[in-house]
Amino acid sequence: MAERILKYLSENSEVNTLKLAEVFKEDHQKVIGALKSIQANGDLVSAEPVSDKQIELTTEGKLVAKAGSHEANIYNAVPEAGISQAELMKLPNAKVGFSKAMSNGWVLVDKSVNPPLVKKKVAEIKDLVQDQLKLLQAGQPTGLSDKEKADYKKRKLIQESIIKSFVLRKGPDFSLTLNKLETDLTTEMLASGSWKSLKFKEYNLDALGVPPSSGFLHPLLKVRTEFRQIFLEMGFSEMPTNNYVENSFWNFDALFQPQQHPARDAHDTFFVSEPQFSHKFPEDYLQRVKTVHRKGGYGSQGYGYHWQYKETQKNLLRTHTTAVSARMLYKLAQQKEFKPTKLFSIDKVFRNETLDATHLAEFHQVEGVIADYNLTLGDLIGVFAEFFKKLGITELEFKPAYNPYTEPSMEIFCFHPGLGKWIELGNSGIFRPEMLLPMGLPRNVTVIAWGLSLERPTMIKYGFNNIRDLVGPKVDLEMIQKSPPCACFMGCRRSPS
Ligand SMILES: N[C@@H](Cc1ccccc1)C(=O)O
Repeated sequence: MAERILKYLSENSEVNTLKLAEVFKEDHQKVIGALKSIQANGDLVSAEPVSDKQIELTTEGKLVAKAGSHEANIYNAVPEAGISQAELMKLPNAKVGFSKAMSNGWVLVDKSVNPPLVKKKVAEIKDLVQDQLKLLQAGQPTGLSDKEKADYKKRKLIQESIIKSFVLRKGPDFSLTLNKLETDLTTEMLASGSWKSLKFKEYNLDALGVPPSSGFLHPLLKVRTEFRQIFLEMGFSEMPTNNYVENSFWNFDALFQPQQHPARDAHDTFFVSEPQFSHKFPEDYLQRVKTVHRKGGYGSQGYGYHWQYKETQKNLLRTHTTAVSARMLYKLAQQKEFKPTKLFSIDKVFRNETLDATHLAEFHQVEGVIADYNLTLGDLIGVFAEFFKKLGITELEFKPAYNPYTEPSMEIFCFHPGLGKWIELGNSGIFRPEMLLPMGLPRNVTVIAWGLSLERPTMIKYGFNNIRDLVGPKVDLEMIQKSPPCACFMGCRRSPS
C-alpha cells in the first residue's frame, strides 16, 4: 500500500487520503497506517491534516432510505375505504409518521362516520425524505436546505461527524521506494561499524504494551492457600491480622517478654515514629502484666525489674503474629464462659534484619493456636503430626528451645528426602502461665501454639536458594506465570485425609 501511495503521488501533485481510500477501494484507516510507515522513512511525503464535516445516515436514516419514510409508510397503509386511527397506530413509528402525513396533506380524518376513519387525501405522493436520504447515502448532491437538515437531525435520521484526513504532496526526499529501516542495533552492526550508514526506525514511545492475558498467583499466595486449607480442614478459624502497626504492649509485654530483651532493641525491631506511642490499653490487665513482670505472681518470681509505661506504649511494626494471638486470647478470656478454641493466621511480620539470601526485613508467618483444658506436650506433638502430614511431611524431630512466652518450647525439624537433610520448620511451645493468667484465662486451660515462616516452605517447594528470587524487584515474572499450582511442600500430592 505504501508503494502504491508513492506511485500515485508521482503521477498526481496532491491527493486527499479519503480520495486515495476510494481509488484503492481500501479502508481509510489502512491508508493512514501506510502513510505512517512512509513517514517513518523520512520526509518522502508532506501530509497536511484537514478535517471535514460530513453528514451521514443514522441507523434509522438507513432504514428510511431503504424502506421509505414513516409518513409514506402511513400513507401506503391507508386503504381506499379508510382505516380506523387506532388500527393505523399499530404500525411502527406511526405517531411521527401520522403527524407528518397530516401536515403534508397526504391523509385526512373523516369525522362524518363513527368511529372516524383515516383516508387518503391525495391520489399519489412523492417520498422526498427517502429520495434525499438515498442521495446522501450515495454521496451525491442533495440540495438539502438548512431547515431540512435541521429537521432530519431532529428526527435522528442524519448525523454530522468530523472526518480527519490528510492532503498528501511530494516531500523533499520523495522517492518511489521505501528503505527497510532497522529496528534493532545488533552486536554485528557495532563490530563492523555498519550502524553508521544504516537508517533506524524511530521509537514509538506512545505504543501500548502487550496487554497481559490474565493475572497470576505468586507462589507465596499458592502456599498460603494450601496452609489455610489445612487449618480449615482441622477446624481452625482465621484471626483478623490486618494491622501491621502494633504496640510494644501486645507485641512484647503481654507475652511476658521483659523490657530489656534484646529483640526489643531498634536493631531488631522497626519502631514507628509517627505516632510514636499508643495510649489505649485495658487498664486493669495492663496493671496485672506490669505486676507479673516486676514481681511475678501465679507461682512465678517475675523478672524483678523496673517496668516502664513509656516502653510498653511504643508503636512498632509487629515482629510476629503472636501479637495477634495475644490479643485474641485476651478477648477469649473476657468471655463469660471459656470455650475451647483453635485459631490460625498467615500474614506479614517485620524485623530489622540484615538482608541476605534467606532473610528479608518483611516476611509471612503461619501461626496456629489451640486453647483447651489440660493440653500437654503430647497434644502439641500430635497436632504437628497431623498438620505436617497434610503437607506430605511425616518425619519430624523436636529440639528444646527458648521463648520468653512458652515453656516448654520446641523447634520443629523435618527430614527432607529431596534435599537429603534435616531442616528447621518452625518454633512452638506451651504458653506460660505468666502470659495466660493475667489475661484472665482459667488455670486449667492450656494454650499450645506454633509458628513458621511461609517463605521457607515456599522456597523449598519451588527450589529457590535465594529469597530474592521469590520476593522483590529481581523476581522473574515468567517464574510466577509458570509456577505449578500444587503447593505441597515435598513436591508430592497431599494425602487426601
Ligand atoms: N512467635 C514465634 C513463633 C511461635 C509462635 C507461637 C508459639 C511459639 C513460637 C516466632 O516469631 O518465631
